[in-house]
Amino acid sequence: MLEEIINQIPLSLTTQALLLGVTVGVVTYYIFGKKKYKLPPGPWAPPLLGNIGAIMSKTPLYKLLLDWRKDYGPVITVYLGPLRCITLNSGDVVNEAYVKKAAEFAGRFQIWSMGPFSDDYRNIVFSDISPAWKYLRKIAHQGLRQYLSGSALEENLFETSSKMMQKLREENGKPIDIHKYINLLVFNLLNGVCFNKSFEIDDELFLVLVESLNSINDDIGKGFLEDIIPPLRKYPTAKFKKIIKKFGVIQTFVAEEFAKHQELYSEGNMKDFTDFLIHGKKQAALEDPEINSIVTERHLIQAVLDIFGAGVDTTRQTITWTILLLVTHPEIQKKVQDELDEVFDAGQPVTISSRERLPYTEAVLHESMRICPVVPIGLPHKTRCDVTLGDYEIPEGTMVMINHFALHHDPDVWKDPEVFRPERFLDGDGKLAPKTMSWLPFSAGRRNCLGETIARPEMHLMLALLLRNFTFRCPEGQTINLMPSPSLGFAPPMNYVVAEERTN
Ligand code: HEM
Repeated sequence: MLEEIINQIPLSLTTQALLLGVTVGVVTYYIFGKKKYKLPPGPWAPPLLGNIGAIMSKTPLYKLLLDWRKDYGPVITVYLGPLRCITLNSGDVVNEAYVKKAAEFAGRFQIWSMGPFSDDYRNIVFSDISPAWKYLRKIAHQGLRQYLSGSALEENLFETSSKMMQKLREENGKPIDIHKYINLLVFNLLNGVCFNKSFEIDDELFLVLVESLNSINDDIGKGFLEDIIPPLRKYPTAKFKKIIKKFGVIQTFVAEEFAKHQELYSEGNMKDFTDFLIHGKKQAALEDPEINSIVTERHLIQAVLDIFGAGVDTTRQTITWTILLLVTHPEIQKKVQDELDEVFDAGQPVTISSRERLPYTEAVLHESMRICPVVPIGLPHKTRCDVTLGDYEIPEGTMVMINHFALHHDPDVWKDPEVFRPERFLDGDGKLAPKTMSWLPFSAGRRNCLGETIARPEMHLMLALLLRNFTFRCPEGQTINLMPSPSLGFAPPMNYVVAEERTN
């Protein structure tokens, strides 16, 4: 039949033979040669456009997926334009993929738009598995432990929080924009860790940096058309250009601080995380020529930017959500304060070593992160080889993402998932119950959050400090809005609250 059709076309015999050969070859490849995968199911997606219509609808993707789970099960394939993405929507499937098959699922899918934000993927967050990533992750972890845990965390936080609390006291019970104060606290804490310095609340540079971070995170959260329509990369959208400009402000700030640190570096007087990275590079120059040649100063600057990019927004949004949830649940706020008052004597400062004696305070943070996961959909992983997941087959190079929101709102695991109930994290003795895979705000496996072991005590101490000194309530005649800002993220909306000083 194919031969007959080709014979109708007036071509030379050689061309006809060639055409016949190529056509038969292509058809044979598609029928027998191209490997067929048993992919996870998902909603119908037209070629190229994929599920972009549904994704751009009013309902956020993390909620759509939770709904689609009823039809397709916990592993769902969606198409972000032409990009195939496997989403994981239950603790069990995340456990199989990211924990049991950690090596296979640990790649980072490098989204095009993230290249300019990471000096071509030279950072930790967007780098694929590589010797430079491995080194940066190790040294950044050591540096964070040195400057943001134990007594270093306490010292740093007491210094930054005293500024912030003084400002709160000056407001004297007036309604305040709570975001502004939490920003000051978290930004200054990480600024102290990275550069051993802190800002005043009305410092011009601080305001510009916070405004830039806000607008970058908001727009990155909404995604970029350039990622799904490749021709746009040559002629980027105004939104993309605007964000690159904002990012330039933060990059310049970090690069200038880094240069100052290099100039003033002294081995006997290492003051912060940046000194620690510079020291590591000097050690590598002496002891490990291979790492020294792979890891450049550009990588180190990106590692510092990672701390601001991955550490500031996540922490400040989690603390803000927790305060808002406590304002709307004053009886739970009172229980936290009672626990704090029982553990600490009058006038005694809160300490990180008392964390284990404050299980209810910890449970409140867990419940806040469960109900309001500030990373509702995780960063994209990439399969490093063909791999199975349950009965499904996933090709090498496929994008894979956790839907943290679906895990945290799984009705099979959590009774009344929409209800704020910290007790669900406590056992019969009032102690913190063992962790479940359905509570996973920091992800799991080889790419889990580098800052988890730092962020959890950090946020615990911040919350304890705030609630020991203040009671937060809703301003008279107003209500608290708990609808997350509309983006792919889960940012707390703008709210005013009153901070009343406690006497203890
Ligand atoms: C509430 C606080 C935080 C939450 C909920 C959070 C959540 C996450 C999540 C979901 C990921 C993606 C993991 C994956 O790809 O599977 C991640 C990655 C990461 N986080 Fe966090 N994070 C928090 C705080 C921090 C802090 C304070 C730091 C540093 C100071 C930090 C540094 C990082 C880095 C560097 C990565 C990339 C790890 C890699 O790709 O190897 N995070 N985080």
